[in-house]
Amino acid sequence: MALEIAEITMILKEHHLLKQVVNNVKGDHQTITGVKYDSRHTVANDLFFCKGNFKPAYLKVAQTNGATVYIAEQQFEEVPKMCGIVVTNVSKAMALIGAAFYDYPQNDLFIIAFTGTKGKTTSAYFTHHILKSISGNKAALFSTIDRITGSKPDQEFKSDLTTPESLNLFHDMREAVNNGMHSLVMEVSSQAYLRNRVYGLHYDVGIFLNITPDHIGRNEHPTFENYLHCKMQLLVNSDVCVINAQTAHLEEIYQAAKATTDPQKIYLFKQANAKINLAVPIDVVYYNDRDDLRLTEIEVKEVSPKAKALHIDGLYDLSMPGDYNQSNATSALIAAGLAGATYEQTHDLLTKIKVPGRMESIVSKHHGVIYVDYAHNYASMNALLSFLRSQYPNGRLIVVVGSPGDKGISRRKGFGEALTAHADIAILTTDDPGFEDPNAIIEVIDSYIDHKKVQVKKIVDRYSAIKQAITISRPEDVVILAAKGEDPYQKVRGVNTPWPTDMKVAKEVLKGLA
Ligand SMILES: CC(=O)N[C@H]1[C@@H](OP(=O)(O)OP(=O)(O)OC[C@H]2O[C@@H](n3ccc(=O)[nH]c3=O)[C@H](O)[C@@H]2O)O[C@H](CO)[C@@H](O)[C@@H]1O[C@H](C)C(=O)N[C@@H](C)C(=O)N[C@H](CCC(=O)O)C(=O)O
Ligand SMILES: Nc1ncnc2c1ncn2[C@@H]1O[C@H](COP(=O)(O)OP(=O)(O)OP(=O)(O)O)[C@@H](O)[C@H]1O
Repeated sequence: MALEIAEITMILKEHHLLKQVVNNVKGDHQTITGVKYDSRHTVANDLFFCKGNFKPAYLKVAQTNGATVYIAEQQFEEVPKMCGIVVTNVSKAMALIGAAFYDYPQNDLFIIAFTGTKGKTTSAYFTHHILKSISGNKAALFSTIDRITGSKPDQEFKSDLTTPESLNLFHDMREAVNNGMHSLVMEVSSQAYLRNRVYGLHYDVGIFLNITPDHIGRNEHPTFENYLHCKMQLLVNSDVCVINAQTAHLEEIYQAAKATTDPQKIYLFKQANAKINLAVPIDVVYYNDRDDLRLTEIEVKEVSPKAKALHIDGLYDLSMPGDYNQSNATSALIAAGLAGATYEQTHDLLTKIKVPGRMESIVSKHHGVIYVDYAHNYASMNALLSFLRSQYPNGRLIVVVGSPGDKGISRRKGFGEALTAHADIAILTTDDPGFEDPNAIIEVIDSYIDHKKVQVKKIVDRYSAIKQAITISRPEDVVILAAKGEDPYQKVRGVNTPWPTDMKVAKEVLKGLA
């Protein structure tokens, strides 16, 4: 893979990003053979992007390692011998040049992209499982949990971000194509749009699941309007749009889809009896008459003429309980239908699939059922607790939860409200405190809990909090270890401090109590 300066500047000019080229002593035919944004990974003949909280010292390191060209929003006098391409927006330039460098791998993949405040990972896992099964293992997955670029074990690895940096994204897409993948299921975070990680990328199918206030604050979105705007960009960049008609802000979201997509290529779905306060044409509905912890069944019905071509009508059993997972599953079935899957191929595929850290449970003899779940904002905590309350009307709901430091500040209030609505006992503890004091975060959550309804305990050490929850629970109770899912670390003052995972701790505690 290689690009000439002339090709790079042409792309940047086309997108009105180029300001000037400096120190171009080797001329327009000079070639770069690698693209990097981290000086620690640079090698000879790399093109280096100066982005984010960048320091000029990094560029010096890149130069020492052999990088010959940089792209930045300003010229750096520190490296007079390097060719500099000065642009108006470096993250946009990085996405466009990344796609070109890896020779536009997106053109060889059928890309299904999910966005939403909640349900992205679950829906992506469902869809990937279907496409993988029906294609003979030719489906890639880029999720919050892991990235799968091929069918061999070494082509599967843990993700660092929900949506990777553009250079990593196009690199991994190229790998997927080279590994023989035909389709890609990916999660697209609003942050990816805010940071231009997917700038210029188009999807075959874009799916909007839902939106509730989250990810607003320092380092994230300045306002809810900006969060919504970023999320809606997925639809603006998709050939076919799928929208959960039960989402908040449906009108704006539907209008965003219509701005660039013919309504014939927009599919809306909802639970059959759900009331929608907007006259939108519904394409697919699902019935959930059988919805409990033993069996979750949905019946999917195509209700519009265009939906009939999906061939997804029928009954499906789901492995993951919770009404929100029925909605997630319906979105996955529509996506799979758009990729060519039919009911005959898919009807028994969702009966076994599990998503790590989502609704995982252990049934204990003396201490009730213990759930580990990634619910970590108001909407997901409320959905999870209300479902579990409906399933265990006689037991107490004992919830262990904390809220992260430095981000998602609104979650603290959200947890307080969801706990007040559904929990019997809340054990407030630590979850990724970052640079904040976990005790102070606990106090904020506590200030939103109604103490007449919920008994609150504050145990800052997460291990002890889990131990306490399981120890006090009786056979009819439910213990919920919320918000960390299968995270193997706690983020403390910039360091990922190893954490055995909630599930491992729960098992260890149970063993000790036996
Ligand atoms: C706010 C944000 O998104 N920041 C991301 C961004 O940071 P940044 O560009 O400022 O990078 P930085 O780490 O400060 O360093 C600046 C630059 O210097 C480079 N560098 C650094 C050190 C060095 O020695 N040499 C060097 O060249 C770095 O590679 C980087 O290019 O680029 C980094 C990778 O280059 C990301 O790791 C980082 O994500 C941070 C860790 C993060 O927490 N992001 C979250 C908010 C996020 O993106 N979340 C969404 C999901 C949200 C959801 O659930 O919906 C996601 O998609 O994951
Ligand atoms: N459609 C949904 N609506 C509300 N809550 C949901 C929905 N789907 C899943 N959840 C809850 O949210 C948690 C996280 O689900 P999932 O990982 O699928 O979402 P996500 O969008 O990928 O989340 P994140 O952006 O935080 O990584 C689950 O453990 C569950 O409690």
